[in-house]
Amino acid sequence: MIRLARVSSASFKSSRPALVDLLRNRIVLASRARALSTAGAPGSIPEGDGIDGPLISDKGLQAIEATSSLKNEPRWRYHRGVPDLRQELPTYVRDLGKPVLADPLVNKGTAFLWSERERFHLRGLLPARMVTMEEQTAKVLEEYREGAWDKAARDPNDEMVSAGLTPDNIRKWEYLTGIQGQNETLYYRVLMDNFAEMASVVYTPTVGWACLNFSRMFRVARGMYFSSRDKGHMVSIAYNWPSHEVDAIVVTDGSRILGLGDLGMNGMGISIGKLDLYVAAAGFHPARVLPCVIDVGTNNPKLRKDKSYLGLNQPRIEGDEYLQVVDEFVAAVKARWPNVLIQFEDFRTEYAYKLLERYRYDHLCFNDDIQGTAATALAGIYAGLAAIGKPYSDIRHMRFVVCGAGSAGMGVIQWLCKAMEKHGADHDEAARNFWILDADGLLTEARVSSVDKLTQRFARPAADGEMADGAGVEEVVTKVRPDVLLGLSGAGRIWSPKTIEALAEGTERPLIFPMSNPSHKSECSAEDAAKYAKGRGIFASGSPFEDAAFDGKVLPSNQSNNLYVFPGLALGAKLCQATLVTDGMIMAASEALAACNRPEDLAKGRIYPGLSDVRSISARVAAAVMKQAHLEGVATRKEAIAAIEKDLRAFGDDTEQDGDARDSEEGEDDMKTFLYKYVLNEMYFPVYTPLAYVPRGVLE
Ligand SMILES: NC(=O)C1=CN([C@@H]2O[C@H](COP(=O)(O)OP(=O)(O)OC[C@H]3O[C@@H](n4cnc5c(N)ncnc54)[C@H](O)[C@@H]3O)[C@@H](O)[C@H]2O)C=CC1
Ligand SMILES: CC(=O)C(=O)O
Ligand SMILES: [Mg+2]
Repeated sequence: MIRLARVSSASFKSSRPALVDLLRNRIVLASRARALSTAGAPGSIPEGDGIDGPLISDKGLQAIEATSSLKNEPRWRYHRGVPDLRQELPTYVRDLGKPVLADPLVNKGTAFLWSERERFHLRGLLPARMVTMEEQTAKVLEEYREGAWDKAARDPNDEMVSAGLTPDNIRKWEYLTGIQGQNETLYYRVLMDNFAEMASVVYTPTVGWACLNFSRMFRVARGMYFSSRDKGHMVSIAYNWPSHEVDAIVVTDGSRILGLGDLGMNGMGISIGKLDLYVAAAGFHPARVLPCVIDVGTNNPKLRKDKSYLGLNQPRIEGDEYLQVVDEFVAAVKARWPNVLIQFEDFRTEYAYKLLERYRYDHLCFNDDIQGTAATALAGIYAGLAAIGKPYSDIRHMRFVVCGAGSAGMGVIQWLCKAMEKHGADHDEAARNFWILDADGLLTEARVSSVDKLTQRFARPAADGEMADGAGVEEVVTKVRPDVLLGLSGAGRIWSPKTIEALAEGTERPLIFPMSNPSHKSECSAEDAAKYAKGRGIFASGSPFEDAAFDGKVLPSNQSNNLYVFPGLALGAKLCQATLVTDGMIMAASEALAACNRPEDLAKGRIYPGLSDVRSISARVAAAVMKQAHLEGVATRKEAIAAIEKDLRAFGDDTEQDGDARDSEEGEDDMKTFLYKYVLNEMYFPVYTPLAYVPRGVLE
């Protein structure tokens, strides 16, 4: 261990000017940091990393003083055994920020001290926790000797592995991530061209495993890590990001990652995964998207005990203090990138709505779990209606049993109500089409005061159809005979064979939507849905399942996941530089998505379009979103407005009408609309471009 000492003024005077500068810088920084930590930013600099004094030992100082000329010093020296005087000599670093992390000869990864992070503009570019080289070494050896990840990927006690996630998926995730770290053009090209095959690796379910193991697998830092320790500094930290141009941010606080609960800082994996889809599925430029996490601690006891966890080891901060941190984050990124679009991802329900209401009327943002999921589910219901030969307007007569009253469940329910109202149902009539179950079973007026205002409207009368408050899903389905059974509970296989049988007894073509993620949190499997609904159900799950079969007939497994909406919604909003994301734009996204289906696919029970041409889906969604943004007066980018108006003159604004799935020929025509082509043309396409050397200071 190096013994740290304050530099005496005598030794200062005796050193040469360059050296004095070097040391003075450190001292200035150290005293500034001390001043900050006593001036309203408590805890922003953790103790014990040497910041209290210049990071130089007596021996080191003597060694530097003995150096005849810094100018003539070779940049790289041989550091021999311990304790060698020369070990104390600094390695010269000629960059600041990300290039320091990208230089394997100077990078220390998570072992950078806070003082170094400050000096080299690295704050925000690494997870909050500092580790020692000994800890890093132990991790390397564990992997080297035992193949730790591979072991984890085969661990029968791992919740995802035991539920069927294969080591092969994890191997593929790791391999692709390696390519991403080296060559993003190649990575996105491969992903884009093979999206249908790879979505389950870079996204759900494998991304869930990647989040669970994010700290353990951490190698190359991507994106920005803000933490509650950065209070008072976030705007400066935002300037540590190397690009002046960021179009979109996906941010999570890690509090509810998929259906896996509080994963703290490890939630960064979901921000990265979602933005991979921005690039591959919607043509955002990879250099212009920024994954972020706001680390406010974690209440997950397993993570708090995990030595490899790289987030803050503290309970989550809550209430006003929490909201101030998120406010500061939003203000910081908006200060640096005023036009940026922010996608809120996987915030737990308690804050998801609060934050959305806080920002949605002033900032270009949306909550994917509330709004993206809602738009996706409605599109599936519309397509389901079309598949059984009914018009969209029949939605107002459909009966829904929904398991899950969190941000996702309530977002979907409200949205379906909105669609019912659009088709003529009044407000109360629409609410009566829903039977909501949460962890305590059927919600009735008996416990209306214990749920939030949004949910209260849907509480059933106290003695509803002889069902008591808290009735289970099997009983509710048996008594209600719904048309649709929807799951957004994150609770796993809660729909028993009897529940599905009861559903199928009540309706000829039930819609079965177990939308929870990842796969093992799905309320039922495709196989069980096929078997117990006797092949009559239309199935759509949040994470992908293989197609099922019944009586020799293939039953498609659709994927009802917000991946169908958020890339196109964000792209549309961004291309026309909308000032806000309005409900109208989200409704336009729903309808455009529903209209992507072709009648021949609907006839087979395929109610979401195939993902092999995902860019075409995103372009259609984006075009509809842009039109709506313009009609509502929130689009501001002149070039995009000109394209929208040209399109409106040629095709009008009735893009997707009641029950009209796209038929093949009409679909082809529609695809040739000016706006659709405009959107496609604006997308980033991963190809190798010619490269030109531009010296520093030129073109900046
Ligand atoms: N397919 C998709 O595109 C999306 C799926 N989701 C999934 O939805 C799930 C829920 O997300 P949030 O609403 O944010 O979570 P949440 O934790 O806020 O809500 C879960 C809800 O389910 C209820 N619940 C728990 N156990 C239940 C049971 N046995 N029966 C009925 N209800 C039960 C809870 O009381 C709560 O109301 C997650 O698994 C998530 O992955 C979320 C967003 C998009
Ligand atoms: C898909 C998604 O956003 C979720 O499960 O949270
Ligand atoms: Mg989500």
